[in-house]
Amino acid sequence: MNITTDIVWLHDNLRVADNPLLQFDSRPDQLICLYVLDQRLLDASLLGESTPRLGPARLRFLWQSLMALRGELLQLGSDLSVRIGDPSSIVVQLAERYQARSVRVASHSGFEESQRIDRVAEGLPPCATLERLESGYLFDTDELPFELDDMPASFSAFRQRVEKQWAFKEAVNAPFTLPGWPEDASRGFPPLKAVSEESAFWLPDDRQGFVFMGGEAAAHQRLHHYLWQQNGAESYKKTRNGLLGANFSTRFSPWLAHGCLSARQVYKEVKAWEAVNGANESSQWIVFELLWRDYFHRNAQVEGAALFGDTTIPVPCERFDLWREGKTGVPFIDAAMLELRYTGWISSRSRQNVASFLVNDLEVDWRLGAWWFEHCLIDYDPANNWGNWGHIAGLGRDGRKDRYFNVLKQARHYDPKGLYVAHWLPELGAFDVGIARHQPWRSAPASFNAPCVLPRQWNRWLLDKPEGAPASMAEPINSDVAMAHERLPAQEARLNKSVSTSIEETEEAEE
Ligand SMILES: Cc1cc2nc3c(=O)[nH]c(=O)nc-3n(C[C@H](O)[C@H](O)[C@H](O)COP(=O)(O)OP(=O)(O)OC[C@H]3O[C@@H](n4cnc5c(N)ncnc54)[C@H](O)[C@@H]3O)c2cc1C
Repeated sequence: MNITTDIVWLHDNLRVADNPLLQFDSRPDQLICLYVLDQRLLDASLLGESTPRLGPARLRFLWQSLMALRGELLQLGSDLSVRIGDPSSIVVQLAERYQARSVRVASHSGFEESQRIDRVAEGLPPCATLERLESGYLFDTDELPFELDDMPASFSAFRQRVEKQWAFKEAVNAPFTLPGWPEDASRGFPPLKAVSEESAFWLPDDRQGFVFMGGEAAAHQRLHHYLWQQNGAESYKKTRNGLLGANFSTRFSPWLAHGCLSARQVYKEVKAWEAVNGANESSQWIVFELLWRDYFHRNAQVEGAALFGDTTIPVPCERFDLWREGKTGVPFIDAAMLELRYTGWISSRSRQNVASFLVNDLEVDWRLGAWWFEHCLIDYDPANNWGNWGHIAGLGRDGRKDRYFNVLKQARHYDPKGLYVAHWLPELGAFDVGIARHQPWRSAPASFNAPCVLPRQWNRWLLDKPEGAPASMAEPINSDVAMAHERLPAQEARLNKSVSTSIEETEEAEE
């Protein structure tokens, strides 16, 4: 009798519940669950030797998620094998070795990742077929009311179309059991320390408002805590632009990005919460954000390699280094960049501001910012990261070019007391609470240098006298000092052309 063996090749779907890869119409006799970490993600990147694409924070979260997944799979009678190398070759070799009937994998919206899957399809032995399933989104491709080639360019049009034909499969529970593991197949995985010492010893900064822990159980704990204990679906719309604390937004992103949680599971739980508490603007807004995620993933599929910009290689420059090190002299930017570096996560509000500042004010190639985010973020995923960066850089499919965020105005609006900036830049705690903390070079010019750039759009929002500074810092202000700061000629030209009213109108990203 022939023994059938299937391989489940996992990547960003590290969960047992609502995972179509683990639901079988025709159950094999044996199953191998495999995760392959692409060695290239650990190698030096364009940003330098010590800046691999997969940074220590995300690698740590990934390893936690894999360890948790192994525990879940063992309980279901299966196991997990984690390997490091070239994913396509390893999958093909395993399929040959076990004369697999099928390799099951979730289709991926990332260009590189789907090419990897294509290579497996081409290399499989004749006995094996590749099954590409969809996993993790709200809408599968065949549930969208349009063909991908006709996908609406803007998010608003995308949302209107899917809202008219709102139907997708419900999240399903984990299987009760899984087929057994082939006796001679290797299992388990290398300790994190052997993969990256830096990651094994990486600890998030104590100042972060929330500690992320990888894995499916931790994801569900957060989902339940946010909805049922924090009642987040009652307040999300009002609090989502917050900067400090654990609960101003859902913080589901790292689990969604690694697939410890699916969008449909979030949706199902929001609906359960609404059944008890009633729907409201906030509960609906959480679903609305999940639609942004679906939009960016479909957008990535349509864009392919173009999502990552043109093929020229951007060169890191001094302004980029100031930005990534949190040394631009603009507290609202520097605080966020320190938070990103030391915790692996920043709020949506901060992401939009630091991205706009890099692209529009510092005039640095947006791809460098996207690379840096890729290295730092725990929740990095290609579609959301590169899609959002392109969006802010004015390269989105909707054709809108003018996504400028006036970071000084934003700082005054979203951090009026300067609590966020003083949290990450303690030297600002010397100022009274208030907007002086956002402009230390105006409030205490003798103690703080002017920022590396001073866009004309800020003029309206600059303090014109020392305010809130302790006596030791408050010196008379030479109002020319800050404004005389050198600007790049190209920026000067652009700023001279820009019309202030249009900037005010277009400052906020589409919501
Ligand atoms: C420059 C830039 C880069 C980004 N890079 C990433 C990334 O690599 N990975 C990532 O998951 N998100 C990314 N985002 C989107 C967004 O900032 C994060 O998803 C969100 O801040 C995560 O926090 P949360 O889970 O508390 O989100 P909430 O506000 O609670 O939203 C719930 C969920 O909706 C989805 N969502 C919300 N906003 C967006 C958005 N703009 N685009 C796509 N999905 C969204 C996320 O899955 C999020 O977890 C980026 C945004 C910008 C501006």
